[in-house]
Amino acid sequence: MDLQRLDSYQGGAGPDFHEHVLHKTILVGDSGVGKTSLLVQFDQGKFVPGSFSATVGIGFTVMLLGDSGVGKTCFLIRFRDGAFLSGTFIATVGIDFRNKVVTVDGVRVKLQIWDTAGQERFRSVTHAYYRDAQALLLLYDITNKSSFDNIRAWLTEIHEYAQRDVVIMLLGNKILGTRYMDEDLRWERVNLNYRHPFEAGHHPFAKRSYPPSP
Ligand SMILES: Nc1nc2c(ncn2[C@@H]2O[C@H](COP(=O)(O)OP(=O)(O)OP(=O)(O)O)[C@@H](O)[C@H]2O)c(=O)[nH]1
Repeated sequence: MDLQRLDSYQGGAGPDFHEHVLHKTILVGDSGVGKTSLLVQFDQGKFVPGSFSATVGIGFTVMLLGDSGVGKTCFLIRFRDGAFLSGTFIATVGIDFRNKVVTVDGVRVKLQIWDTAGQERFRSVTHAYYRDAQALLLLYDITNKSSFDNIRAWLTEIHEYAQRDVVIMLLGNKILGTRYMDEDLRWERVNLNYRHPFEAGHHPFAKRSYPPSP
């Protein structure tokens, strides 16, 4: 089967972006007919032969949010493929998604992870997806104060568009990016961030960065 990718669907923000490419498509059919293979072919542009593994039944949708450039796409690639996406920064267009199966307490769980564009101009598109998410990872860049200051605005949007019981995790990214900073300034900034109410226990909090220290 010949599948045409929509170039504007993934990466490379440009004037050709149209909201109509963001419609949802659901693959249905008997187990083994080739739904997953079709999706992989669409995503990677090639047929991946190999052992058939039935798609897991339990699934959750997780959404990555935060200002443009805080590292959402890099975080996702790292989580899914274990690789750090270095080099030129290509802003996400609208929304993109990837799947990952994880095992929790012996149960295989499929995570569908939505990577959203941080740029303001895509907000009206991404808002439509908030309600489907069971968990939100809200990222900021620990080397960029405004990305942290904007967390309040992100929370306002979350409260407006997401489910009431959605799980929110605040995640300070690029810890290693602070290497060039003076040590005192660096820790002052980290402590400043830790005094945010998130730390009071209302929400889980995590720090994350890569690549690993040399
Ligand atoms: N030093 C350092 N750089 C990082 C890290 N994560 C991402 N970057 C860099 O930050 C830039 C932006 O990363 P992206 O993952 O594309 O940012 P994004 O949040 O997805 O941006 P949008 O798609 O516009 O919302 C890239 O140049 C990355 O290489 C990190 O943990 N440490």
